[in-house]
Amino acid sequence: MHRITAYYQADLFDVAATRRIERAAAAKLPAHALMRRAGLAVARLAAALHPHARAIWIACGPGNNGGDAFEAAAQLRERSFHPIVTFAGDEARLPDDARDALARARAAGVPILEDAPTEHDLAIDALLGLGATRAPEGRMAQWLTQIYGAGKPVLAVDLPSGLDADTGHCSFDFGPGAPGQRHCLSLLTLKPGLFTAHGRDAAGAVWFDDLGCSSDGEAPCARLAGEPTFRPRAHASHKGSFGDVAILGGDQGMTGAAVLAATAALHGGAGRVFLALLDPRPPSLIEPWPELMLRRPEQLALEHLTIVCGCGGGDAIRTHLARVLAQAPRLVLDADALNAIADDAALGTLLTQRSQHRLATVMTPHPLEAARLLGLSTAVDVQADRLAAAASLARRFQATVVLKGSGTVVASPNEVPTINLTGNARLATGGTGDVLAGMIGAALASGLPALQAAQGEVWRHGAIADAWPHDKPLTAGALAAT
Ligand SMILES: NC(=O)C1=CN([C@@H]2O[C@H](COP(=O)(O)OP(=O)(O)OC[C@H]3O[C@@H](n4cnc5c(N)ncnc54)[C@H](O)[C@@H]3O)[C@@H](O)[C@H]2O)[C@@H](O)CC1
Ligand SMILES: [K+]
Repeated sequence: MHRITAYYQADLFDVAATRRIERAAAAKLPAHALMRRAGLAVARLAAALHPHARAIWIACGPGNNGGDAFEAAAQLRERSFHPIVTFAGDEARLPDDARDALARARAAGVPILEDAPTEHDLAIDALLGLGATRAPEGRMAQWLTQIYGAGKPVLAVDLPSGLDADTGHCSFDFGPGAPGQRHCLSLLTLKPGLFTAHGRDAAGAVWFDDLGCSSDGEAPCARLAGEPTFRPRAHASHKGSFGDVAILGGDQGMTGAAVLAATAALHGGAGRVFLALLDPRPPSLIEPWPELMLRRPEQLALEHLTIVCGCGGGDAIRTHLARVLAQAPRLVLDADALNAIADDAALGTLLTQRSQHRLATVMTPHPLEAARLLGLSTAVDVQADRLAAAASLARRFQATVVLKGSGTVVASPNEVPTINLTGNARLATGGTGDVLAGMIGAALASGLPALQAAQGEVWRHGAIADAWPHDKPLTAGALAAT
């Protein structure tokens, strides 16, 4: 068993694959062995996290998720803890493994109650796991509200109950937890829903136990990207070694966005950074950065540059896009460039054709921009299945796609999508997306392929925020200059 961190690379499996892995594993083991391993893992983690917990409330549901926790209750009792089980199910309809585990809990002297305890030090949420098919209601919903709303520590078995394992979509509003308060032990496989959309908030810290079973032979539906490889710089370098980036954006009133992307590209290591503002009379925003070189948009030698296009671009970006899409060898498309492409099928075709000419493209939409590009009405439609949305965009435009948000997804045609684990809510502030676009531009300019540049810079962007001192405000400007 180990805790999953942002540094960790791992395969993620959807519900269908997890079920197949479970069947294959169970077929090779004695009856009830898997559930006993699962229950033991839950008990050990609960005991390790909360060695002094006196009242441990274990809320068990009608399926094998509840079964895992009956077994955990028996194991905790044997370790001299005093677990109390409440059961929201029908004993006569329990699956075999769970019925066996319930009998073991009873034999160990664990009280099985109808009503939630009035107080608890730790709650173990085992109401629903992979088998959740609808929103929790009635007693189940009431217990979940008590478990996640009490401000007390929670350990979720396999999944927070009601969280969709494949998508991270929630049928129950868990709200955010305090740091360190929520833990989730994922069993047998790691599931993508724990790491994107609402999964991060609902699950808190994720732990993994493979129960001694192998997932070989099953294809992952996604991966945790983990820490990117460090790119050493040769001592014999010069400014031409790291490529030229040009930022094309910054219409009237939005020049700051382009300046943020430009300073991020500069600090990201680009050899030279050109700033081509769309605003014909820009305010003197760039004085603090004498390294930036101002150009008119039409002066840019597009065919020799890495272009970061769209930050603060407004409508003015549209007139430049056809030329950029046709000529830029390496291109990051952000914000208004994406909105313009969503509105104009001809631009969409030019974008799709880039891959045939071996021109590298990274698109960095947030969920609403992704929805517009996919012809969906709202960001909610994208958030309902972020992995599918990112993969669909990558396929449609034959480009690398960075779908921003909690658990940023990076997808490329014919590649398993990755989910990034760095970053936190402090990044939800204006301009951080412009910074990311500039950082990816610098990585592309240094010669990295689109997918590697996107995965690496998404990780670094979040890692900077994670390491940011708590007593210092995190602004996009400060992020860009790091
Ligand atoms: N069988 C085994 O030996 C193992 C089981 N495992 C555990 O088993 C879980 C999957 O078990 P199940 O397939 O039984 O699924 P669940 O335990 O998630 O529950 C399925 C049951 O809940 C009902 N249900 C679904 N949504 C509901 C709702 N909103 N309100 C009320 N009832 C609802 C279903 O009708 C079904 O009876 C995993 O998440 C994991 O915790 C794993 O530990 C691996 C080993
Ligand atoms: K659960």
